[in-house]
Amino acid sequence: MGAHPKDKKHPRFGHLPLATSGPQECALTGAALLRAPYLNKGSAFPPEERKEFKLHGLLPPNVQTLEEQVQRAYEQYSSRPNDLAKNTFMTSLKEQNALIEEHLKEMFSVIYTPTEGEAIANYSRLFRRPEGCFLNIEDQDRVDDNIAQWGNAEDIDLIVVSDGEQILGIGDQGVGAILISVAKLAIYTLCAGIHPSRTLPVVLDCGTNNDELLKDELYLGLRKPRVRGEEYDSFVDTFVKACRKNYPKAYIHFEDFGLPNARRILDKYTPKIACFNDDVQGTGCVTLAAIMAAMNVSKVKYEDLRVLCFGAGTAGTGIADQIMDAIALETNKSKEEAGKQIWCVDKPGLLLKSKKDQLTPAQIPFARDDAEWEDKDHNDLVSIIKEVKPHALIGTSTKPKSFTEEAIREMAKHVERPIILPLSNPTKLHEARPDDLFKWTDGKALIATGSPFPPVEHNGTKYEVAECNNSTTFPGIGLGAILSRTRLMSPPLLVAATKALAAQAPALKDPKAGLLPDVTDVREISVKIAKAVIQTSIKEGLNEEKEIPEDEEDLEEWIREQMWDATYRPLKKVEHDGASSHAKGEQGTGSARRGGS
Ligand SMILES: NC(=O)C1=CN([C@@H]2O[C@H](COP(=O)(O)OP(=O)(O)OC[C@H]3O[C@@H](n4cnc5c(N)ncnc54)[C@H](O)[C@@H]3O)[C@@H](O)[C@H]2O)C=CC1
Ligand SMILES: CC(=O)C(=O)O
Ligand SMILES: [Mg+2]
Repeated sequence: MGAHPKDKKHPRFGHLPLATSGPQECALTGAALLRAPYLNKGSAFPPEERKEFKLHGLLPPNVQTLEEQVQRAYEQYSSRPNDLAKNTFMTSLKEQNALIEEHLKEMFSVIYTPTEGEAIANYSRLFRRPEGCFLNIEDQDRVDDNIAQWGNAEDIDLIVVSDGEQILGIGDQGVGAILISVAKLAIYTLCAGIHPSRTLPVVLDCGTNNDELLKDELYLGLRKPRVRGEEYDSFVDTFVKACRKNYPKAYIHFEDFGLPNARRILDKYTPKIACFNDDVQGTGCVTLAAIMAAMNVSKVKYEDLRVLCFGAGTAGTGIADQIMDAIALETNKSKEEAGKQIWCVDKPGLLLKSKKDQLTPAQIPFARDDAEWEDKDHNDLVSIIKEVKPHALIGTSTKPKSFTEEAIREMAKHVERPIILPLSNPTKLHEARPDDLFKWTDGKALIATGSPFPPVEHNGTKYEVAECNNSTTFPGIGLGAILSRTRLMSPPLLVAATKALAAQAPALKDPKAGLLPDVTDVREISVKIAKAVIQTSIKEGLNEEKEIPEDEEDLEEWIREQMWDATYRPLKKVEHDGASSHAKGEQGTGSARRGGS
């Protein structure tokens, strides 16, 4: 593909597979070029390119810079009356990478959680044109062809796929899930410089159990209940096989699958291919990193740490697993022993061994002996807190306001610096609000939240509230996976990523600062995470890319050189190379918010 010069020689590193500076090959002209999101510069086409690519008459005469385009776009963005309108504006605008990079902090919540949730819930009503690859369970025989049309074998590095069953905290959204794949890929590009034209967002439409969607005459997805069982498994398998066959180097990111499937699919494919489940592993890594930073402030040691996970679904058990692994690693305890330092609560209350047949496989390691809880109330959160005296309380329950004043005050009675992480998205589902948590703990709580919150003032002191969202980890992990071409995403790579993130916590230097780095620093954080992933992939013998520098500084430079930036490159005319026959040559993948307007 023209967007990606292969075998580029770099003066220092020689072969740099993914570097993207220098002229960009272009086989399109005229209106077709203006429709190609990765090549279109809109009003920024310089006079010589307007001539060479037959654009005269198709653009107003004044040539603008990217900066001027961004300024215009920002004015238009700012004039939209609310966040959902702003979100919709962004999806219809193709220079948004440069725009968002300049206003990242302000726009993050508009292009991601919470507003993206609203956009997904209204997908079929807001729909204007398709972005990404739509696969449906009734057309399994077409999956391979549908996947194949996005490029040649070398063209795709990263595929984000969702089946839409558990979108953020808003449940089953059917075909609208395409937008979570699109949004996660936009974040890969913004936060880790993954080349937008080398990514593919996918939705696996298996029907929906969302009655409102089924009744909506404008709903765009398959209008039938979710298909489960063998047919579902075969659909997922057909998809994975088509990805492997057509893009053998691509890394697959699973997003927002439902509880019955998320962990099962991850466990099935982890030993075979380079894949990742963001809700299980991304959330686990970022939450463990936040806890590590908080332990540094509160001086709690791994051997003493007690953690209570409220909501033991996909994210909750993913987090519990990461914490269990970290305790085992740091204390030389067995996993089983380490697991005893974690208590999981779900709808029926504390997970107990006697309820084993009602538990998911991921919950079983955390089920407690019933004997420990005889004569004690194991259904009510306050009573459980009273018994367990947790240092850390994590919310992934989707139950808003479930961390009540009574529960938090009870927690603060037993530990000096309660670590409290209400992670349920979107914002309205958070288990508690940071201002309340500070009030109820007299400013002692160490807090991070799933969606962004402004700083909180308490007794004249301003506290930063860190965002504990997998968006801080998955981009760097993906960048490391892609650059090393790791064959597998094995647990040591995730441990390394978590430590790299925890080492960047602002709270290590200033206890009033956030437990995790701010989104505005995430590109450099991604470099550190990617470096740790690459080094560990090499150590584990998993790297298929062999020409990787050993020296730490060189390695960081090697990573940075291969991160994509939202700048315009000169176009070089080539004869038709077949690129425009790919689906994304015409439509874009939706994450390639770069071309001009
Ligand atoms: N901050 C972050 O990075 C992330 C946040 N999340 C958020 O975590 C939440 C859960 O997501 P998933 O784990 O994917 O969903 P899930 O459906 O797999 O898990 C939710 C769990 O909470 C339980 N639950 C529901 N009501 C409860 C109650 N009243 N008391 C106790 N448990 C209750 C459910 O039975 C289920 O086991 C969502 O709001 C999601 O947005 C998920 C992934 C990442
Ligand atoms: C952040 C995320 O992945 C979720 O809420 O599902
Ligand atoms: Mg998710």
